[in-house]
Amino acid sequence: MAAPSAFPTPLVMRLLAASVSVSYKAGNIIRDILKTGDLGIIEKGKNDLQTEADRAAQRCIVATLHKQFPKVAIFGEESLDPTEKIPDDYIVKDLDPGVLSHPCPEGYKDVTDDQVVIWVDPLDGTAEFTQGLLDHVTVLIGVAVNGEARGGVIYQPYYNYEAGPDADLGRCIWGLVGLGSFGFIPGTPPADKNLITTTRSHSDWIITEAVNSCEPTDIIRVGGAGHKVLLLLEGKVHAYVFASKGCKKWDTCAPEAVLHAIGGRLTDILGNPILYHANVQRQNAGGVLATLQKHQWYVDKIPQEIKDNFVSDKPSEEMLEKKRLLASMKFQSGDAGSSVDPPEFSQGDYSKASKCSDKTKL
Ligand SMILES: Nc1ncnc2c1ncn2[C@@H]1O[C@H](COP(=O)(O)O)[C@@H](OP(=O)(O)O)[C@H]1O
Ligand SMILES: [Mg+2]
Ligand SMILES: [Mg+2]
Ligand SMILES: [Mg+2]
Repeated sequence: MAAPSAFPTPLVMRLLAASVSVSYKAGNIIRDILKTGDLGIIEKGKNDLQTEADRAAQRCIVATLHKQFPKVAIFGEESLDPTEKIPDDYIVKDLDPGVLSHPCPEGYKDVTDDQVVIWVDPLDGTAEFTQGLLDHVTVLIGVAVNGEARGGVIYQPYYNYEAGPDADLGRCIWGLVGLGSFGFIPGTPPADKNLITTTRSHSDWIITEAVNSCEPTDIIRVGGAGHKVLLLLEGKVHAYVFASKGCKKWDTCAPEAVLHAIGGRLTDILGNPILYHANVQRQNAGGVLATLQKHQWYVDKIPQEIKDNFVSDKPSEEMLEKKRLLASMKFQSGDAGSSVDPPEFSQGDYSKASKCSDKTKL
């Protein structure tokens, strides 16, 4: 037996390794349920469906991560009965060796349980799943550190499904800001076009107005926040524009981290960061805007009359305290030019941030 390492694997790397491993299992569960032909569809609200695949995949992911990381806060999209018996084989014990083969970036080595929140979307693109648009479906597991999206897993259970009945299905994409993103081939979108992706099943006139104001040459309407960010990662679109409060933290945490890890950005449509601390509002009430390049150009293109309908996330007291502390250190050192804002304040201006109101039930 190998001697135990003097340097235990940091929490963030173990969390990502466990998330990658459990995403494969969640993908198997989703495929098995579709094969039964009985999706057990429930209507949670207007244009908002849940299937047995959403429920079962969440049970598997949340039970696994809770078992391995009992002190870490985990929020899943679906409201489920916490006393329900979870099948033993839903608890995945593996830590993906591919993730563990990477060195942990310096900034994450001392991260503790209380600094982390996991956001789980067990099946993103449910509407499209029920309509047979299977490649729109992803499993999303996001790792937020100090309120920022840092690590993410996007598992696409039906990747390759058009290759025929014997095709090997599924792929796992994961990333960590500061380390990089893995599991796909990055692409660059055509320079002579402006391809914009947005919702296909939750559209309204404001969403369409916002897209049109960004001067698209083509509009690609597909399902799932995860799937739309995959289009960005692979260079199939230039921007994902969603001027709606419909997406939640579990829709954007993992995709944001994977995109950010290769230099892209995902913010609200005001250009302010989306926050992921435990008591943040669940809704992305500022909408969603994601790009690989020219982020500010898209922010500027969206008219103020549209922006006025949206509100950015409010930072937590801890974030504000950290900012105050840094500001006072800057003042005491007398060197106004050398201090760098902490990462959670690096992407936007919080002076316009709205009051936090959490009306969304978990
Ligand atoms: N108006 C709305 N009401 C409820 N959910 C919405 C919504 N708009 C977007 N969403 C959710 O945001 C995700 C991406 O939406 P879209 O595919 O329309 O771009 C989907 O996640 P889920 O499929 O996990 O529920 C979808 O349900
Ligand atoms: Mg979703
Ligand atoms: Mg979902
Ligand atoms: Mg849903």
